Amino acid sequence: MTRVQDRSLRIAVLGAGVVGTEVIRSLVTQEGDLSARVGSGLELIGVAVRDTSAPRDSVIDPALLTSDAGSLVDRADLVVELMGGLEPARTLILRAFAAGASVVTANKALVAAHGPELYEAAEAAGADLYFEAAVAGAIPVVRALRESLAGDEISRVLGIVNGTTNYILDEMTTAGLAFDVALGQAQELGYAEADPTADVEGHDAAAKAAIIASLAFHTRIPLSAVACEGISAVTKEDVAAAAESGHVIKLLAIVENTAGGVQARVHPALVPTGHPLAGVHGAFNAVFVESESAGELMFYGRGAGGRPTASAVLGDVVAAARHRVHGGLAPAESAYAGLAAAPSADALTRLQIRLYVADRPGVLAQVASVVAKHGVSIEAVRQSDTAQASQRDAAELIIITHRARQADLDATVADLAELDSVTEVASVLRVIGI
Ligand SMILES: NC(=O)C1=CN([C@@H]2O[C@H](COP(=O)(O)OP(=O)(O)OC[C@H]3O[C@@H](n4cnc5c(N)ncnc54)[C@H](O)[C@@H]3O)[C@@H](O)[C@H]2O)C=CC1
Ligand SMILES: N[C@@H](CC=O)C(=O)O
Ligand code: NA
Repeated sequence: MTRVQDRSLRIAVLGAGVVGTEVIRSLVTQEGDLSARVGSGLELIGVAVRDTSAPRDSVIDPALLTSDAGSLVDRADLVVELMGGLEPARTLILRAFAAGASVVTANKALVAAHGPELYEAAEAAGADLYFEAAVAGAIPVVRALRESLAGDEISRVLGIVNGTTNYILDEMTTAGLAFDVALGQAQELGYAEADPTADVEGHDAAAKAAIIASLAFHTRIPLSAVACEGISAVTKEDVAAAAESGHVIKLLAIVENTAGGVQARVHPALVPTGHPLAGVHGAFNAVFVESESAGELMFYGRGAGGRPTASAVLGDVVAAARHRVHGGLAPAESAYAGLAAAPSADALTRLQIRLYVADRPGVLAQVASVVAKHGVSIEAVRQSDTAQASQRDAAELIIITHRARQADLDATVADLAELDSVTEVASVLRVIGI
């Protein structure tokens, strides 16, 4: 790594969207403080954009704009990648390392898909790779897992790590907003990914889960090992049924070190209203860490939005810049444990199964016997007289199971759907306890 002592540190920003603009604002307006914290001048040498003539926030000096990201990278000591997407972000970051620069990125999709390659390139260059903003926005959870908890044994991490979906579910629950309206608002507020499918279908949370699991368990956990279900199937009837039983619906990321290997999954779940995660509103995120010595830790804060995310990016910029000036390196990849990824079929969970059934005697007994056949036991069952049920000339049955293997629960649901008395399996959602 080239140490910089006699001149300002040259910073290149790639991408001037929601996050990039706020990072540039801080670099410009807080230049004095940031330089003092680093112990060196910081010079923003350029901003790579797609279209240099597009209108932009006045904090961005038009003279800094370039559409030639590659040449900009070649001149930098520190590259801040805020374009998103896999390419050209990956190639530009590898080019930065090849030129000896350090890299700060907020790109969870890229880190989850190509983390090992990026770590290797950083190590070969003797440069830093930082990505605090990639997981849970402003919340310093990457640093906590990578550094603060490096001496502990983490057993489980559970959290709300996608601001957009939390915002949508919260608006559906508290304001009765329609899904699409809430999504539109999340986009307006700068929470959503460029393609919001990544948020809604759980892919963004799955990338974060893969990063969290890799850091927590010192093991490479690829994105393909994360079982992923989004919130597009969650209806207002599900929200109402959840409320009736004292729950709210949240999109959760859960990673656990089990006897069978690392379980990593993302799915919507019913959370009891008394659970701390139930009180996480809007685009806020929360991450619970359970570890051997520290016990339970909870991290809470803004998981999305330009300014909060810029805070995490700037923290990484200062850390990487300090290394340039005073020496030192970010932690390298830690994957020595090499744990296996456990099949999602073996995950232990509880389900809420919402069924429309024929309103006649004996149906409940039939349903109960199918559930019992798979070794699953029922914790609670209730009949709900909703308008949807009477429109269908059916009864709505809501079953909550005890904990069972995912595979047995899936088989139970498949068999229930086959019963003559079951007209529709309206929804299947996991349930977590207090
Ligand atoms: N918005 C948020 O709340 C958060 C975003 N992130 C991550 O930060 C990154 C940036 O996100 P946003 O600022 O929200 O996205 P954005 O879509 O607002 O900004 C990205 C910018 O990069 C530009 N860009 C894309 N490809 C380019 C290329 N080849 N050359 C030059 N410019 C290019 C786009 O034109 C756009 O202006 C993404 O990786 C995202 O996942 C992370 C945490 C929170
Ligand atoms: N789209 C993401 C942005 C932050 O990572 C989200 O909604 O959480
Ligand atoms: Na973070």
